[in-house]
Amino acid sequence: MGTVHHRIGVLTSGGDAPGMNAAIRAVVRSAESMGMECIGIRRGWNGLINGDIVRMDEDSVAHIINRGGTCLFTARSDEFRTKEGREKAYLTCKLLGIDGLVAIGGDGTFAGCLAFANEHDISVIGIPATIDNDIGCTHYSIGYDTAANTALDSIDKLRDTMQSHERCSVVEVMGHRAGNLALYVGLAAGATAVLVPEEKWDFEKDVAEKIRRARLAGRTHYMIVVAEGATSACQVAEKIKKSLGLDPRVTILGHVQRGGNPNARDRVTASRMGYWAVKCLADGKTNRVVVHQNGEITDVDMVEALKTPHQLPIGEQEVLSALTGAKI
Ligand SMILES: Nc1ncnc2c1ncn2[C@@H]1O[C@H](COP(=O)(O)OP(=O)(O)O)[C@@H](O)[C@H]1O
Ligand SMILES: O=P(O)(O)OC[C@H]1O[C@](O)(COP(=O)(O)O)[C@@H](O)[C@@H]1O
Ligand SMILES: [Mg+2]
Repeated sequence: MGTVHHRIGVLTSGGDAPGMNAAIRAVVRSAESMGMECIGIRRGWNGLINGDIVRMDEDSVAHIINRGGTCLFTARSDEFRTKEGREKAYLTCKLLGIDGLVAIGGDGTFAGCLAFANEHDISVIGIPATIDNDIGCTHYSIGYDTAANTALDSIDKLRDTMQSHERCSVVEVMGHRAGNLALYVGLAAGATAVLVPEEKWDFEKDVAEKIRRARLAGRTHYMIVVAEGATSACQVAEKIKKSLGLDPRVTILGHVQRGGNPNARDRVTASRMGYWAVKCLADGKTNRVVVHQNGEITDVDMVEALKTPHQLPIGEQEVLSALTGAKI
């Protein structure tokens, strides 16, 4: 049996994602129900370094389950990457009597957890939240479904006007290193072609020929979905213009994809993961990441979790390539 925790901290770090508030709420309320006090740490790891904290209780997390963003703010902290920064952060924990932490964020946030727990006497549990859904150890990260639906809603609107004008649209969705969102949204939108950062692509084969096939099959409007890390949407549009003589319009969806009220899936996943994270601490566990695997919430070793490579879902890829490359 590990440490019995009386006071734990909760923070959000890295890019925000819809559902982070629901996860904070679940952590705070689960902690109370398990006899622990929960302190909110604001502005990610910087908050731990600077003692930027807020006391939280059942009431302070009322009316946030439905809200996008994070009430604790989020940040990226270069100082926490240094041993000195983490020493300062530990002094805050000592001062406040915090001996367990729940960190809500992506793989970078978990790497921060590990570095901290390897150097100091503190238990750490990670909750995956990123609209990129690029954390290898979990099938699902909080925020993905809401972001995908936000992007899809915009693409549907674009399709209306592209259809009226018989145009080609090149739309850029988020994902600097991961194409999961682009692939998923592209499949749902019935895209003509999708470009992702994980795979080499060839303009002729992966864009031009797909537009030609769509035209030959009777289509007069085309939707090209590009993940931001794959290439620049403007460059793709330029090439389409030069090579096919079309006059494409470019739309960069950007940070709107990270905002908005979390949908039911994200609220429920966040609530389940928040509860599970506190249960891990109550059970004396440390260095664990809460994950969603085959429909179940469980936890895995953080070192192993960080070693698990991120992969594009093969099934979605296969279907997309069948549907966009179909013979006319
Ligand atoms: N190897 C590391 N050691 C210590 N802290 C880290 C490490 N990697 C990331 N972090 C901390 O975690 C923060 C969030 O990581 P980042 O990669 O920006 O976002 P995400 O958690 O969404 O992947 C970083 O700004 C940094 O403070
Ligand atoms: O907030 P910033 O710095 O503009 O970051 C943009 C990046 O954050 C994301 O939205 C999420 O990435 P992380 O989860 O790794 O933070 C990416 O899709 C995007 O490329
Ligand atoms: Mg990341």
